[in-house]
Amino acid sequence: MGQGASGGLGKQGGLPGDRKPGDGAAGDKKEKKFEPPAAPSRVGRKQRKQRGPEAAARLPAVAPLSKCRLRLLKLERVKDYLLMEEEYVASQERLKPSEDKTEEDRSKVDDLRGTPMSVGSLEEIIDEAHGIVSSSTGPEYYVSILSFVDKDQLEPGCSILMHNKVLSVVGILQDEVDPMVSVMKVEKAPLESYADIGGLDAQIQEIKEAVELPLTHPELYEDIGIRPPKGVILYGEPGTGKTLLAKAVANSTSATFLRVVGSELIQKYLGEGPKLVRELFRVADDLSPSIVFIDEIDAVGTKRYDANSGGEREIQRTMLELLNQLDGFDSRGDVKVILATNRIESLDPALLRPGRIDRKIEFPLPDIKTRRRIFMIHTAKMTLAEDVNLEEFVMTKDEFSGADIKAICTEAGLLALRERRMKVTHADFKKAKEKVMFKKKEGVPEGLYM
Ligand SMILES: Nc1ncnc2c1ncn2[C@@H]1O[C@H](COP(=O)(O)OP(=O)(O)OP(=O)(O)O)[C@@H](O)[C@H]1O
Repeated sequence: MGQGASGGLGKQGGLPGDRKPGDGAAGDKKEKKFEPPAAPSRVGRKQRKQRGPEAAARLPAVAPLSKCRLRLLKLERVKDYLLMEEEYVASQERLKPSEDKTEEDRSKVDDLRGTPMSVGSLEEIIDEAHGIVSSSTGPEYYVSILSFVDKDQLEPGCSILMHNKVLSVVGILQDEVDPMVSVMKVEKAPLESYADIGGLDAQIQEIKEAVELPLTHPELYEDIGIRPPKGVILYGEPGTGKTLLAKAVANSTSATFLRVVGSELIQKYLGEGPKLVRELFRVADDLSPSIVFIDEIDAVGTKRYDANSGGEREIQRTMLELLNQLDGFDSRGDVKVILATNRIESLDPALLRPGRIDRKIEFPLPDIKTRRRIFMIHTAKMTLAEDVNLEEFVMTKDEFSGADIKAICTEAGLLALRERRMKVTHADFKKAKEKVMFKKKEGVPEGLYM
């Protein structure tokens, strides 16, 4: 409260009624301090006038009206001030719950982000908050785009994260997490060659005819008037050289080798399987001549009688897209497909229908001759002690795959290395064989034998 707010009368003793309303404050500037009015009196102005000046002098001091007005003014200011204070406190109170609300919203957003989502592709932006997305879990959807999604990064064709329950876009998949990057391995002409393969002569011959020759000499097929196959399917026990042969073909044709694993196509990015398949064939076309190698094709192409769960439907859609792509490309082109599986009996016959992948090449476990050859290949660069007798392992009754033989040789070499020996002994091979056979019985995947 400023001093100007308080004040007394300009003329002591002047009649209170002399003043016009409102001029109290202006006229009281000289007064430094506000004097509280004296004890209330029941004697009014009329009475005092009636009794005359003497009587008025005898009456107890009555606060002049202007003083009362001043006091009222002052109190009004105090009231204003208090109201202001109150408003301020109330506004702070209002702010507090709003912070809580933000927190609540944030946790709701986190909840949304945390629940299982599918990946889709933004087809069209309708407005700031709505768009059309195609999701591989179903048809196209009209969805809302939640407010926290960065609209600047949204553009038709970009990959988005979609919340399945509320059908809303809740995030954008950045380029650096492009699903294809982690699913597809691209090798421009792999290093493996036919010389690295022990045995498998018939298989090499077949794959040369079905894949290599159409890529290197397509005119031969035209001259004879036949269409080359679109690709082949290699089947047989794990570690029997299917991937090795596929790489050797790519090497001898200097084709780009695109490798994807069937299980990764459907597991890595939920709902992305069909898109990944499309992308795979698009990249294969861009980098042609190329060989598309799909390992563990049974993960995608297993025959199914019903697809009740979302996961099964997803597999079916991926499979349908694969069939679509296989039907879509020309067998005379320079993209060839090699599928591989350990469980050909479980494959959907639709995949192996004529015009798709109708050439089957079986990979048996190596016979004695092939084992010998594989042992020779994998020990060729090792320094062996004089006592090493590989025939003992070649002739053993245990069942070995090519991958097992490779693992035995590598393990024997590691044992010698551990003891700082320059030569690998027969005992190293024996120990290595036991270890590999033990792990195989335990069901350890071949890549983890060491
Ligand atoms: N016939 C073979 N000659 C030489 N090495 C072989 C042979 N078969 C397998 N190997 C060795 O085993 C390794 C694994 O084999 P590969 O990956 O080709 O088997 P796969 O049949 O594709 O197995 P999976 O079905 O588990 O994918 C090869 O890198 C190679 O070193």
